[in-house]
Amino acid sequence: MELEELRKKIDQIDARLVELINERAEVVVEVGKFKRRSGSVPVYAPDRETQVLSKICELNKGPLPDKTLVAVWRELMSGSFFIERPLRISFLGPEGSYSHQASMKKFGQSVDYLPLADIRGVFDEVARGQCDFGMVPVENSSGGGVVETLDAFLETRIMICAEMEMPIHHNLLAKCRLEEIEKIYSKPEVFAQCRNWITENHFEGKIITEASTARAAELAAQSDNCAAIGSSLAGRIYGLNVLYEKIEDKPDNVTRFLIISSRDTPKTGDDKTAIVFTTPHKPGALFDVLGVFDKYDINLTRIESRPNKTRNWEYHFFADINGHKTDENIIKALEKLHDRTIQVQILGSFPRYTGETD
Ligand SMILES: C=C(O[C@@H]1C=C(C(=O)O)C=C[C@H]1O)C(=O)O
Repeated sequence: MELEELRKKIDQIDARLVELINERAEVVVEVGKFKRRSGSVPVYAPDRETQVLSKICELNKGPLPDKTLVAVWRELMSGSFFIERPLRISFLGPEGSYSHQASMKKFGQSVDYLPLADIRGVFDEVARGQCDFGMVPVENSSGGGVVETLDAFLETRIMICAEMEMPIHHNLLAKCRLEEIEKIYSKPEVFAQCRNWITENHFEGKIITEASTARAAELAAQSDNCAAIGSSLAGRIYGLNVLYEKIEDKPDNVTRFLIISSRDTPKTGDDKTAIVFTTPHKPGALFDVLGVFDKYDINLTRIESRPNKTRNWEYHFFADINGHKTDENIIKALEKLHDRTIQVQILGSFPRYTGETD
């Protein structure tokens, strides 16, 4: 077939696609009306999102890869938010941070974004209702837990409604040449993830910690002999050159993010529940708690401790368990935990991230 004819065919299909997409949007308008009437279903429904994306991947027979269709449907869903009610998402800024990248990946182009100066601010704006959702990093595959996020959960009543993972590639960004660098700005977690590269290049004495990688890039852009470690997006936004790409120690460096909100998510059948508990200061206290998970056949995917800031050498334990808080074995286990801990709190149930709908 001649090129002209092939393109005509594409034009005809596009016209049908536009019609179909808007037919879908008309139904979303009705969903929006329903949600406003009921008042109990959130505009962003992570359980339904998982269902929609899984179905799209199941239906896809190619030749397009699943990731292309997922990207298209993520933007369609971003448009759905716009139709139902414009959403506002806060993240650890400034613009160009990894949290910004993660937010765009999750919520797309049709929502409002609010960059904030620290992680605690993201929690506070969601708690005050100024933002519908917040995107916060919670752990990195090599750097471990993000303490600001864990501590903020102890000090606010915010829930987790979804989780996601994003590969993180760090770049050395600067206006100057490598030999001219006198200071390198970045976040403590990022320096930890690039430790080998920093040591090999003798930069240990030159590192300065900042609240975010984007703030680091902003500072490097204001100086003739300072560099930053951050995303290539930050480099583009602040006009810095990429002197070195992918300087992280582990090429499969991944950060897990949480989407926080005033409520969590209904059961999908493949969920996780995050809890935090405080054990009494006595031998075997943690062992007792872990025994409960074992008894009820609950898989613990993560456990991490943070100091209890009022009494020395006492700890809060953050745990992620597989299952939803409405599952019978989890209800029973949590009842038992009440007897064996000083306090236990559910931070939220949400769809388990599998990477299948990325
Ligand atoms: C349309 C809805 O609202 C949002 C948009 C969705 C979509 O466009 O498919 C899916 C889930 C929600 O995040 C819904 O809840 O069904």
